[in-house]
Formats: sequence, structure tokens, C-alpha cells
Amino acid sequence: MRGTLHLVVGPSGVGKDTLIAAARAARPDLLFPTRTITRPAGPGEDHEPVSEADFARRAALGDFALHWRAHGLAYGIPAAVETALAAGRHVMINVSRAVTAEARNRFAPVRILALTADPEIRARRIARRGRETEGEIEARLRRAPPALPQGPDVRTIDNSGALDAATAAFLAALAPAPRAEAPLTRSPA
Ligand SMILES: Nc1ncnc2c1ncn2[C@@H]1O[C@H](COP(=O)(O)OP(=O)(O)OP(=O)(O)O)[C@@H](O)[C@H]1O
Ligand SMILES: O=P(O)(O)OC[C@H]1O[C@H](OP(=O)(O)O)[C@H](O)[C@@H]1O
Repeated sequence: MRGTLHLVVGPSGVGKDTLIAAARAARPDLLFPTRTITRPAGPGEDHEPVSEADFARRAALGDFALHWRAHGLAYGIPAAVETALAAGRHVMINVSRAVTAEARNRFAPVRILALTADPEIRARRIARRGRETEGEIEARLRRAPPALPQGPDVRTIDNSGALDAATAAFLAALAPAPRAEAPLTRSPA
């Protein structure tokens, strides 16, 4: 059976990377591919930093299963995701809401973990995180967002409150770990 592709989506500062880190600790059966981003290495997510030219070259070579632009940056998910899903591994990725339709079409079964949090809370959290300049934070908060996906494969989780509550809801929304194969025959005594 194919693995499930978990798409973690929601606006900047909503807690995508934080909840993905919690899933990484709780679910060793899931695969968490490293994103390729035209952002220099820095605090937070451990991505693969590349130049715009390298990104464009690799996208043209088919190195990415999915890629998109947001916040003046290019983001890519490695093509190896497709092999992992075909081999039955569950995968979790942080993506733009703009690529959910394409991901559904190409990588079913998909589960969309749509995170929400009050805008003032997100603004405070982004500022406290310190990854962006004041201007970049303004732009992130002012940006017109892609539509939040709808459908039976969408689980909406609010992260406006305590992280423990959101983490419990997030973990409960994931596809169950594949069961270990039961032996077909008993070995002779
Ligand atoms: N429930 C919570 N309570 C308090 N702080 C939180 C909570 N969830 C996340 N944070 C903090 O808020 C900040 C933003 O979270 P995070 O970086 O995970 O968001 P994100 O959705 O990945 O944002 P972006 O799209 O901008 O990368 C981080 O500093 C994180 O530690
Ligand atoms: O708002 P939309 O388009 O859904 O998401 C846009 C992008 O914003 C975040 O990037 P970052 O990690 O904050 O740089 C997400 O990871 C996604 O790549």
C-alpha cells in the first residue's frame, strides 16, 4: 500500500515547523524530507540553502516533487518523496497552500493538516522568533494568502493556545503507523 503524504499548511508563524518537530520526535516511522530553499542557512528549520540559479537548474532537471515561490523565496521538496510513498512510507512536508491541489492529484493518498492561529498571536510569535527583519514580518502579515484547502482530507488544528494541546490534536490527525508484518508461518520448534 502507498504511504500517506501529510501536507502541513497555514500562514506564517502558525507553528508548522514546531508541530513538525513534535511529530518527528513522536513518529519515527514518518519521513521528513529536507526542503531546498533559496534562503541562507540560519536558525530554525534545517533546510538545504541554494542560489536562485541552482534552484532553477534543479527544478528544470526534475529534482523536485513539488516546488513553489513565496515571500520572495523558492522552495522545493526532493523528488525522492515519490519513491518513499510508493514503498509505503508515510511522509510529512511543510508546503504552500498553493500546491495542495497539485499534491492531491499526483501523490494520493494525502492528508492536509491545516493550522490556524489568531493573527495577533502569530505576529507576536514571528517577532519573538527573530528570523525575519521588521520589514519582512510586515510583508508576511500583509500578504494575501492562498485559499486554505477544503475537503474530507483536511484536518484543521488551532494552535492559538498551549502547544501541548495543539501537539495532541496534530498527532491524532496523522495516518497510523503501518503495522509490522505478521510472520506467515511459525518456525518449527
Ligand atoms: N502553541 C505555541 N505557543 C507558543 N509559541 C509557539 C506555539 N507554537 C509555535 N510557537 C512559536 O512560534 C514561532 C513560530 O512557529 P513556527 O516557526 O513553527 O511557525 P511556522 O508556521 O513554521 O512559520 P513560518 O511559515 O513563518 O516558517 C516559533 O518561535 C515557535 O517556537
Ligand atoms: O502562505 P503559503 O503560500 O501557504 O505558504 C508559503 C510558505 O511559507 C512558509 O515558508 P517559510 O518556512 O515561512 O519560509 C511555508 O513553509 C510555505 O513554504
